[in-house]
Amino acid sequence: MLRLFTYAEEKSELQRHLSRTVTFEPEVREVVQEILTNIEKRGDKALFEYTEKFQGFKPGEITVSADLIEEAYRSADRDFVAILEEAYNNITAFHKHESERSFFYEGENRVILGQRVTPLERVMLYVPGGKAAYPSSLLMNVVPAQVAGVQEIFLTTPCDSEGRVSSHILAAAHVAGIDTIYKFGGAQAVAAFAFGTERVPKVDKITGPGNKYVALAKKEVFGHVSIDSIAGPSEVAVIADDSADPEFIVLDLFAQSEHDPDASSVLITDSSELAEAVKTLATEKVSAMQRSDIIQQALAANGAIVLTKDIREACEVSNMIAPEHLELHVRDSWEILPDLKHAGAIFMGSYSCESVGDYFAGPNHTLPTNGTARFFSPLSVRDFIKHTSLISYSKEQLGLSGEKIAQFADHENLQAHAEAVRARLRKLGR
Ligand SMILES: NC(=O)c1ccc[n+]([C@@H]2O[C@H](COP(=O)([O-])OP(=O)(O)OC[C@H]3O[C@@H](n4cnc5c(N)ncnc54)[C@H](O)[C@@H]3O)[C@@H](O)[C@H]2O)c1
Ligand SMILES: N[C@H](CO)Cc1c[nH]c[nH+]1
Ligand SMILES: [Zn+2]
Repeated sequence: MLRLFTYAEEKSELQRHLSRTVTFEPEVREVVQEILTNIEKRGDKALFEYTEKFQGFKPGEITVSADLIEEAYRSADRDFVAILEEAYNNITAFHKHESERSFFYEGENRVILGQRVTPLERVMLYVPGGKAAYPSSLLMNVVPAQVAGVQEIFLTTPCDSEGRVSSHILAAAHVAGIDTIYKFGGAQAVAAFAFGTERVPKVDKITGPGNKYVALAKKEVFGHVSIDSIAGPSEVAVIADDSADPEFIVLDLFAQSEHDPDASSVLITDSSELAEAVKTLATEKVSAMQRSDIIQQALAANGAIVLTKDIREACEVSNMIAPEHLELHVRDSWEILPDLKHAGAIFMGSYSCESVGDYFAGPNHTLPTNGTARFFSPLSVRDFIKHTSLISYSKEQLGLSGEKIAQFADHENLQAHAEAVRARLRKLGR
């Protein structure tokens, strides 16, 4: 189930085995393209057909009402509500550190230059809900949008064939102050909010994680709307030395594999004893897991144990993968941190397991996948703001700099640009 690779001898085979592109498989591209085209052309009609096809739900009511959300919150298990509230507070506390302020400064001659920070107006937050319901992803999406000050937040998640949304999602929505939830999932939901339909508003940005259909749809609508990143099927890489506990590692690999057969979980170690122990224990334990089928499919297709000559080489392998999550189970995780260049989130030491970040610590769990941690960042408050430059020039300063500006325009052969300045210079008697 978990294949062992010796890095020095099997480097290119390992690269092939773990390769994850942002365009996914040709069949996925074809399906997503067809969905996007249809929704853009046929609006609600196509949206409702796809919702019936993929969720088994024939839309009547397309949103969950505020009353139902409140009712789900009231009847939810009180301990779970308390956990949701604590997680919401932790996530909020972390994201407040990400806030950005406008800045203005005054130069000579009363020139004021600056950058104004304003929230986006209208966003759609995607909460996955195919193979599992994700109240945690609801909190992770909503909090940064709220901290940024976004006024119109639309949230969507796939409902079941009866039109019901998981009561845990509804309870989380209430905790986060959300009072409407759309019931659409998949590429069709992304397309509907990117293009707008008769009953679904067009938004400025779509954020949130999802499976390969959702992730690819977001990539394809980029430009019609903004997106956060390619946050597709989950990934974890674990770097471990001989001090690591094999059981912790097996469960952490299972934890990400249980999300999706497309998830990827990789152990990178310089200890052949640990590699063997993890391989054996994973095989022993997997059949007892509730999501055994999904875990086995994910580990066979996208899992690996990689044996390296030392921990420095293990860091190289991790940098090559650029995983969504990276766990460090080594004697001193802070010592190797400088060698790690690309990862969505890094978990320091064997008691910082990924589940801590998935649910509770505070940093966002919506993270770049498919190697895009090389250049994308975790979902953050920065995703929900934009910057506008501000220039306030005085007559005096234009009088001093105007001829240089006009000459710059002359060198670009843009006469009107130059004349716009020279007309003002004439008025100033220069
Ligand atoms: N990267 C991150 O930050 C992050 C965070 C949380 C979850 N995740 C990932 O989110 C994903 C959740 O996936 P999910 O499937 O449970 O829920 P989902 O909501 O992402 O996708 C479900 C929808 O996918 C569409 N779909 C399924 N099969 C299809 C097919 N054959 N053709 C066309 N459309 C199809 C359907 O419309 C369905 O409603 C997992 O891959 C998980 O690993 C990622
Ligand atoms: N591991 C997921 C991100 O890849 C986030 C998550 C939500 N719930 C459990 N896990
Ligand atoms: Zn997870």
